[in-house]
Parts: sequence; C-alpha cells; structure tokens
Amino acid sequence: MKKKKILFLFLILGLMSSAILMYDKYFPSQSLAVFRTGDRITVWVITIILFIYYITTETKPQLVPSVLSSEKETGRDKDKPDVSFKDVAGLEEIKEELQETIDFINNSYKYRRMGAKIPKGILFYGPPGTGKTLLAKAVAGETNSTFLYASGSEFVEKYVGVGAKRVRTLFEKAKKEAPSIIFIDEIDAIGTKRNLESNNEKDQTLNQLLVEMDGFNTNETVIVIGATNRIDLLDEALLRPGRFDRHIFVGNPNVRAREQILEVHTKNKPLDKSIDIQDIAKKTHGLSGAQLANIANEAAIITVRNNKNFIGIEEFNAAIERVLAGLEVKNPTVLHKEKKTVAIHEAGHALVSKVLETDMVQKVSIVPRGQALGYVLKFPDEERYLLTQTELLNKITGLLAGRAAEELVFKEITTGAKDDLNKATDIAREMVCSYGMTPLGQIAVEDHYISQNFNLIRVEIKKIIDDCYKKAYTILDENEKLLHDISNTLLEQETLTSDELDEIFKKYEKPLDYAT
Ligand SMILES: Nc1ncnc2c1ncn2[C@@H]1O[C@H](COP(=O)(O)OP(=O)(O)OP(=O)(O)O)[C@@H](O)[C@H]1O
Ligand SMILES: [Zn+2]
Repeated sequence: MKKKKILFLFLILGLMSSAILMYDKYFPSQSLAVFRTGDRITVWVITIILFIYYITTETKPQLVPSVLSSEKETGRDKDKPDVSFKDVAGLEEIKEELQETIDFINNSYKYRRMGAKIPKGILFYGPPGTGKTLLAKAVAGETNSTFLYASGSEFVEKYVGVGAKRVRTLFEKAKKEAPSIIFIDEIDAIGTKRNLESNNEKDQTLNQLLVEMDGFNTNETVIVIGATNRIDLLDEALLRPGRFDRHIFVGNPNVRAREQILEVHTKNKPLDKSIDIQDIAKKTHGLSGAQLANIANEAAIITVRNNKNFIGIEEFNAAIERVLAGLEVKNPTVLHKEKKTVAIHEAGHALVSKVLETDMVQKVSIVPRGQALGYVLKFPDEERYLLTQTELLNKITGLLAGRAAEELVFKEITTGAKDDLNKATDIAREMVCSYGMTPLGQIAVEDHYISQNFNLIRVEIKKIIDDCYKKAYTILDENEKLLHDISNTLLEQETLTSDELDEIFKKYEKPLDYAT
C-alpha cells in the first residue's frame, strides 16, 4: 500500500515537470527555464514509465500469516476494529482491570517519560465462548490500535521453520503498525511445555515467540494478548515476567451478566412484549456468552419459521432447549436442585474461611468452572513461607466446611467434596509426615516408612481430618442463619464479592472467635 502511495507522488512530480515543459514550449518568451533542452526527453520518458508502472502495479499482498490476511478479507474485522467495551456485556471487573492497559497504550509517552515499562503480555484463560476474543478486540477498539488476529494452530505446520517465520512476520507487522494488539487465540497450540530433547516445529515456533516478546521493548506500543482454555498446559517460560505475566480468568457469566449479554444480543431483534430477559437469564445458568448469543439467534430463526413478527417466549424456550440439547448437559430441573446444594456447600466454605480468617475470600460463586460446580476464589496468598500449625488446621477446616454444610442442612452428603478432601488430606499428610506436627513425633517420615507404617500414619491423618470436620460443623451449626443467608444470596445472584459477603456478615452478631 505504501509503495503505491510513493509511486503516486513521483507520478505527480513527473506530471508537474511535464506541465512546466509544455509551458516552456508554448511560451518560449516567458520560459521558466527549469530544465535544459537535454532534460526534456528524460522527463517525458520517466513520466510515461511511471504512469505505465502505476496503472499496472497491483497492491501486492504482504507476507503475513494467512490468518492475518483472511481477517482482512472479511472486511468487518478490519485492522482497527470498531468494537468497544460497550459491546462486551458483564465482565465488569475484567474491563476495569484492563483500563490500566488501555491507559498505557493511550498515554504511553507519560509512562515512558517516567521510565516505566509498558506491560507486554496478557493472558486470558477460561472456558470457550466467554468473550476472550471479544475483549481483546474491544481493547484494540478502545485504543484505536491495529488488531492482529492469529490462531495458535495456524502456526503449527509440517515444515520446520514456517511457524517461527510466521511469528516473526506477525511481530514485524505489529511494530510497523503500532500501537497494535496481537491476539493469539488457542495459544496452547504452540505454547505447551517444551520438550527439551527434541527441537520440533512447535518448539521452534514457541522459542521464536519468546524471542519476539523479549525483543520489543519500551519504544513500541505492542501488546500481545493470548487466549487459552488450558493455562495448566502452558510452558512456564511463557508465563514469566516480561512475557504473559498478567493472567486474567474469563469465566462464564453470572445471572446479572447473562441478562446483559442477552440484552446486547437482542438489541436489534423485535421482541414480544411478554419477553422477560431476566427470566431467560435465570433459566440459562452455566451457559457461556457465546451460547447465549446462539440462543438469541436461534430464537430469531425459529420465529421466522413460525411465521411470526415478534420473538416470543415459546421461541426462546425452544432455542434454549436446542442449545442445551446440543451440549448434552443434564436437564435444567436437576440443575436447579443441584444449584441449592452447591450454594450451601460454597456458603459453608466462605463462612468458615472468613470466620477463621484463613484465606481472604475474594469471590464466592456457583457458576460452574471446569469440573467444579461452584468455587470460592481466594486472594492469592502473599508470599508466605511460614505457616503455623493453627493456620494449617484452619485451612483444613475451611476445606471441609463445604461437606459439613451439606450434612448440616440436607442430612446427606454428595460427591461434590472430592477435590476438597484431596486437598485437606494432602495438608494433613504433610503435617504428619513432613512437619512433625503430631504425636508421631518431630520427624520427617520417609516414603518407605510410610508404606510400612501406613496404618499408624493413617490414624494420625484421620484424627486431624475428623477434628477439623467437627470444628467446621460446629461453626456452621452455631451460625446457621448466616449460612442460609449467604446461600440464598448466592442462589439469587450466583456470585458474591468480598464486599457483599461483608455486608451479609454485618447483619449478624459477630460470630465467636474460633480462630485459635
Ligand atoms: N460478555 C459478552 N458480551 C457480549 N457477547 C459475548 C460475550 N461473551 C461472548 N459473547 C458472544 O460470543 C461470541 C464468542 O465469543 P468469543 O469468541 O469472544 O469467545 P472466546 O472466549 O474467545 O471463545 P474461544 O475460547 O472459543 O475462542 C462473541 O462474538 C459474542 O457474540
Ligand atoms: Zn468444596
């Protein structure tokens, strides 16, 4: 494109020179005398050559990964997307977190003046269809940056070196068109742990990516956003400071966010007056943004088929059914019953963790995440190297509180505590075998001893677990109203922030100090 512009400029110059020549020829008395006679032929020839060259040159496609050029061809996803944060529904916390990055890009000079480095890499991780691509595009839109899309799988080719070359080209283009956002979807396709012995195509590609990320620095505003469903598979080197050092979990939406997403995707659709978006949001627990968008679209299609002018509730129900059937998830009525159990379970964790002040609770949620039907998100532990015996016991108590709450409320326990039991047992075993915190003595027990004295060790572990379980149960029993309040709010909102949790706690008398 640039080449053609320069050519055009020369052509204009040529034409101007020709004009001067013409003038000189027809008004020799007032000659401008810019050119000597000998130059005339040269000017004419050059102009004609330029003219022919100009009309025959096509804008040559640049050497970019096919993903990049195909992104261009679609037209809509031009290099500068017109997607903004307005188009991303819900995900408020994430948008807030990204504000800083946006400021970095928009006011990069401010940061450079201070000698601050602009962060290079952000990694979005989480289940499919939750808006990772959309968010990345919105960051580009909000900063008027060039958006370069690439999919990890596009880099992996049969021929060694091709992937690495594509990475290089991608970064070159990004630098040339800075400020820019490089978005690498499915980054796990190239970013999985390297095989130290072999030097295969994938590893070469990954190495090139690492080199590129280390290479560009303060003077170029290029931000790389990676997306993956499997952060656990990624090579450590990729996650190190200076590379993808910001990790943002993009999860499935809670009920309020689902409502907003449905609103975005029905904005341009004629809805029947009877439609209650809030109600549809409630019915679609656990679904992703992409699935909700799909439901809105299906409902519109079904309406056309039903020869109606407005999308009604039957159409929405049919659309929900179709999308759910495609997913083969359990039917929604079972889901509803489970939801109650999950709410009590998570409320149990949250209540006990908070009372014991073990880990700072950041968020409690009953929106499914991976295998888990709900979760309590803790603030990352500050670098703690020393934990007291009491702290370890409190951690175990917090872990067992989910099941204890189920038993207290439903007089029945479920399989939902599998992961908790694993973690609790791990800590207890460490207490016995590594930290010497039980009557077995202040010794580190070696593996062969463990297998020989399995029963002895098992008794100690069991005693720790039983005591902690009893404690969790007691705390919950003595604060049952609070437990139900947390659980009911969870059922209603699906997620609770730490502030919201504080608000609920404030309504009750301060729970006893169980911390020691
Ligand atoms: N929060 C949201 N607000 C509005 N629309 C959304 C949201 N989340 C998802 N969508 C819809 O779902 C579509 C797919 O989302 P997107 O491609 O961004 O998901 P993704 O997380 O990148 O998925 P994948 O991991 O499969 O690449 C979007 O184009 C949009 O229509
Ligand atoms: Zn649990």
